[in-house]
Amino acid sequence: MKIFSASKIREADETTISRQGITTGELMERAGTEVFLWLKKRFPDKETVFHVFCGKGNNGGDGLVVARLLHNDNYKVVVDIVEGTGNPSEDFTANFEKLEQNNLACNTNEAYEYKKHKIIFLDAIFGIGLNREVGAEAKEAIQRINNSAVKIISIDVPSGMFMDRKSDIAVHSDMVLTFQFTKLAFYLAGNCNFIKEIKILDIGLDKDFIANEPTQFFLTDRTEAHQRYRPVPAHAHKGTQGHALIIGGSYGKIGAVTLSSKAALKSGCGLVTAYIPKCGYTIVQTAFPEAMVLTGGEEHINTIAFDIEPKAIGIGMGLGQQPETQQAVLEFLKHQKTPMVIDADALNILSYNNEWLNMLPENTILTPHPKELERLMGSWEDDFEKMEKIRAFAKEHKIILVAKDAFTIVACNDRVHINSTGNAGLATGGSGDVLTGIITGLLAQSYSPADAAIFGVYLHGLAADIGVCETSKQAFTASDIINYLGAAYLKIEAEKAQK
Ligand SMILES: NC(=O)C1=CN([C@@H]2O[C@H](COP(=O)(O)OP(=O)(O)OC[C@H]3O[C@@H](n4cnc5c(N)ncnc54)[C@H](OP(=O)(O)O)[C@@H]3O)[C@@H](O)[C@H]2O)[C@@H](O)CC1
Ligand SMILES: Nc1ncnc2c1ncn2[C@@H]1O[C@H](COP(=O)(O)OP(=O)(O)O)[C@@H](O)[C@H]1O
Ligand SMILES: [K+]
Repeated sequence: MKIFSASKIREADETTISRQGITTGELMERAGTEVFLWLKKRFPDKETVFHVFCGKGNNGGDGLVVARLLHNDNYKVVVDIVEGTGNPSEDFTANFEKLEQNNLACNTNEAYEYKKHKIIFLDAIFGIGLNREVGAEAKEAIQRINNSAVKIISIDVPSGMFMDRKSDIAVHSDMVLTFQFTKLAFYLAGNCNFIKEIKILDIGLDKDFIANEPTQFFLTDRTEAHQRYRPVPAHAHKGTQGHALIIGGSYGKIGAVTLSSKAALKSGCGLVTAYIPKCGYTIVQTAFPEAMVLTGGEEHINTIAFDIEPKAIGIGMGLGQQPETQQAVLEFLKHQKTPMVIDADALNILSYNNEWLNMLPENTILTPHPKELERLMGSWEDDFEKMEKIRAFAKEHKIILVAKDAFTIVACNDRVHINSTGNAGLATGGSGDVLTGIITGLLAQSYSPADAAIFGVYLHGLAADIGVCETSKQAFTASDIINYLGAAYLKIEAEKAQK
């Protein structure tokens, strides 16, 4: 799904208004109606009290439409217009007048019975139009909302959240009902406390505009994943499904390479060879009989040489950073032409030898976690700068950068893809090793590097989303990601069949 900036969203509005021959007020009515219908379905109990907090811009206008529709549908509605939220917009004013005509008064300070489970706070103070720091009065309203113990639903965006810079204070939403497009700011690490869940409401913006307008930001949702997924051909055999080579491991860290190798095989490739130091030989052969094993070095890898011809290579998991290993890795990378995923210690070795980055074959995939990312490209001031640096780094070195996080970012070909799957169950040792294995396995199956990275990250998160429902987040382990890969593939198959 495309992600547009606030100014592009305004353009989408204008195009829709002109092509569909409607007014801005009619578009607002449509947006408010979608919110109303969603609320009515989710909260059918007419004893539910909706307390709506409105600013005076168009986000507040949406809030007023929703308030009126709920009121006319016999819900109990309380409306507060928050001062210090700018000059009233035309459509806000029009809807404010309609509210009066419908006998719904605002700012009545009316005490209502506090029944925790029946009160919903609707946050419509600011939307995508926030253009300066929040002033005292709006801040007070935001704090009041946040200090309540009730369910908070934001219209379009959590009020106070900037779309293009760091936000200090914003509503902590349980649910954001956002219009037509998701927003980039929703996925940034610094905003993680402001949103629990996102629901995108279709408000019928112009389809041609959405299809044709370029953007550099995408959400890897179901549709994007399905487009990249490649089923196993009926006449496949192990030779056509690709051979993955996983290089890593050192004394005490053979598990990392075992996990990676298993994940590569379970992602669907035909053959897997693990290249490890000798101390891991029995471990890998026993724990993972499907793998072939090659060795170099005793307790750590000191040379990388083999006479097989893998279709893809994953390197770095549990590798260690002994001087001999560092030398072996650099020598190895110098001569590589095979599609490759570079992770963990191989990334650290590269970050001490930055000039080597330019020697990597084009579209090599790098999979740093936040600390490794910082070692590679330096630190950042905030998430927006981080995003720009990631994009510039991938472009400069002609690589694919998989910046792992709660919402992992894949930067390639000057585009940024934000993943939508995964959960905190993945915050467990070894889950990154599994990801590298999956992406290497997909590369071996002839996925393009961009598709392998984007789809691999999605698949990894999906396996975790399915898995934690059965294991809990606490008890979920990296091995469970591998165990649930099959369920993730089956889910994708089933979804595709439904369409
Ligand atoms: N396609 C769609 O998505 C559709 C979107 N729609 C809705 O429109 C929303 C965008 O509306 P918007 O442009 O009026 O801006 P909004 O978010 O209400 O806030 C800006 C207002 O607050 C003010 N203001 C700003 N910063 C401030 C501050 N720090 N402190 C105080 N005031 C501040 C600013 O006033 P000013 O700068 O003029 O003083 C302005 O009046 C969008 O999120 C969605 O809900 C639907 O109705 C239709 C379809
Ligand atoms: N809270 C979270 N939500 C979603 N994904 C997460 C979360 N925490 C971690 N992950 C994912 O788990 C993986 C962790 O990778 P990494 O830190 O390299 O682990 P390890 O080094 O232990 O293998 C990444 O793919 C990351 O995106
Ligand atoms: K809002």
